[in-house]
Amino acid sequence: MNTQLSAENVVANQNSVAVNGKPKIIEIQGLNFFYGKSQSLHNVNLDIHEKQVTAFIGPSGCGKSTLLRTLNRMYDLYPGQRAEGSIRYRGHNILEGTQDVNMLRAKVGMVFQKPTPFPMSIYDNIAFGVRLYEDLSKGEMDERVEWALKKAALWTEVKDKLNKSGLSLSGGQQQRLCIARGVAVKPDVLLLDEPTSALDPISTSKVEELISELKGDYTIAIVTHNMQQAARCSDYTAYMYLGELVEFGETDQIFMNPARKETQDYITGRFG
Ligand SMILES: Nc1ncnc2c1ncn2[C@@H]1O[C@H](COP(=O)(O)OP(=O)(O)OP(=O)(O)O)[C@@H](O)[C@H]1O
Repeated sequence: MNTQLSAENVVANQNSVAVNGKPKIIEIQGLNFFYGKSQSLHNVNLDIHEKQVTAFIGPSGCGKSTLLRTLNRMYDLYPGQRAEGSIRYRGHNILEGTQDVNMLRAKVGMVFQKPTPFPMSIYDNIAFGVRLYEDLSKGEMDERVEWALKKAALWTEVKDKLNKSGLSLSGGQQQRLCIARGVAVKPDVLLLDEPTSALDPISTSKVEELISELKGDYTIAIVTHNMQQAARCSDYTAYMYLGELVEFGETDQIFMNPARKETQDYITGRFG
């Protein structure tokens, strides 16, 4: 990425803070990412604002998921993958070796593209993660499970079958169960990696409504291939290409008045 582009991003970020007054919760600076010797992110600079939805868009292979996976160090689970630079989460650089990654993943939760319920009951799908971090009584756990399922707009559909397997639910319900599971540990940030790409249109719109509701309590970063979804759901949009951040700004500006021709070409379907 050239320096001029980075400087534009910085200006865009500063302006956006002034416009809606939401503080930065994650500050990414000079981020490079490597799969072995192959570099997949190049000098990414970007801020994520608290209790806002930030969407990552761009053609296949541009590095959206890679970037998302750096935010809770999910890549650490795989040998040979490494990040350089700085990702400050609430002021602390999470890329430092001293970072407690389990605690980080409790604070920065992730929901994947394919719904991945655990092979256990609906109730235990929620309770499992909570038990890792908190010692709740049965009554408190019941309340937490109900609370999380309500947050994920799934409670009315499952309240009479909490002991049934999570795998017995439809794809859309399974994805909302995974969102409930993510919410149940009361994270600060939720990372959603193409959360609706395996869902039908009705389930997709339910998950999109849910995203709008959840941002009252959580900061959300979402990777999506669907530009209408980014336009509908997000406050900020980052357009990436070949591992670089091409443009970042408020979603209305990115979609209605992008600063760069590459962004314009992508969002109007002339490219990608
Ligand atoms: N496990 C891996 N090992 C090696 N290279 C990888 C691995 N995962 C991703 N890459 C490479 O990193 C680059 C970015 O991939 P990434 O999955 O982040 O892109 P993406 O924008 O999320 O793509 P898509 O929209 O297709 O999911 C690509 O060139 C990809 O081939």
